[in-house]
Amino acid sequence: MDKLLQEKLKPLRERIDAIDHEILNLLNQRAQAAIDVGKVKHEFQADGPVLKPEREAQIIRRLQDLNERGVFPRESVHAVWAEIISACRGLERGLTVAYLGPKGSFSEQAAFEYYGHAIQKLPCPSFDEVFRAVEAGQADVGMVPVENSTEGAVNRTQDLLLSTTLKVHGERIIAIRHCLMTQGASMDKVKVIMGHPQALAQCHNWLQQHYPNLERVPAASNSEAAKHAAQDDTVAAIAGEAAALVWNLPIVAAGIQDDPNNKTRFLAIGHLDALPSGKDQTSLIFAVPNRIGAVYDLLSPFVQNGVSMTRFESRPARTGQWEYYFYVDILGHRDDENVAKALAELEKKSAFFKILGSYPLQ
Ligand SMILES: O=C(O)C(=O)C[C@]1(C(=O)O)C=C[C@@H](O)C=C1
Repeated sequence: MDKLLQEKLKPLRERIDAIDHEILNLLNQRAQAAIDVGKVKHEFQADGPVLKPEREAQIIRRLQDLNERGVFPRESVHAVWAEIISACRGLERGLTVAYLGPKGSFSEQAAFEYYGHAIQKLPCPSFDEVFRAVEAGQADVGMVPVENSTEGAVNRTQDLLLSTTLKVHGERIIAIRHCLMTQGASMDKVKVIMGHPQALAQCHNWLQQHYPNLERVPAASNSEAAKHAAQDDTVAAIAGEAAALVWNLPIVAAGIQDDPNNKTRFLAIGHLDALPSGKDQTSLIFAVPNRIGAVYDLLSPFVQNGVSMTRFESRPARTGQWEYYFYVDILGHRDDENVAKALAELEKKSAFFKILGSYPLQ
């Protein structure tokens, strides 16, 4: 039986080996082409950014379209080429990415999915530190969560986006699956459940149902909570599977978020602007004068110029006068004619106006 199986597998595996050999040869040719691109870029703009978000998005989209009827999964086209491009980009110049750590965090996962693994990692203790590291040039780019499908806006990121000089050049939306983890996979000694406040909120109903009497303690990040749990058997943590692996913690319960489709959207931030890729969106913040009908007036340029809004959120301006900042996403690139016209009109009417960036849609 085993012999027959081996006999049948042998030619198939030989075929896979030959294909892998061909893929490897092609990857080396691609890497050499990227090195040549890097040299040309350096000739024209010695300090210019190597990262070209619009080009990366176009490459992956084109391949996904070409693969419409292929058996290779669509999402894997993204995963594989994100890594190929990451490795090629790394040969041109290294890219340091700041994000909320420690290792194993969802921010790290988003950074890997967007920039690939061929990066220098800079895990930071807070969102403020991520912005600061990129602003100061300690990191080239950063990855920060901006909204969650269950909990809404990530307030600290929203506040930091308001005042930063950095721009948004990309997004990554990832499924968030929270797990409860503790030493020995036993809740017997556990006195507190730790997690990032957003994670505790996203698992609120489950925690109420299963552990209503255990104290919930906020941590700077889920991964930080997992680190505590790894050092103290009276602590259980809420974090992702990646954190369980990193801190070697057994999972007591998986997928405990109240919404099974829980997702978080991350923004890629840095000093660069993404050029139009063909399928883009623009994020902006504005404030209106405090009078009746002001918001309605402000939005009319979008309607008149046929610009679709995909997100509209308000945050108090903290002036104590019921004034708000509006965080808006629209479809299109700021260089598109209709978008440019709408934005120019909106800017004229706003008390505050800031374009965070135009960037490829995921
Ligand atoms: O086309 C470029 O500008 C490249 O540098 C090549 C490449 C790639 O590997 O395809 C690498 C990095 C850029 O972000 C975009 C694409």
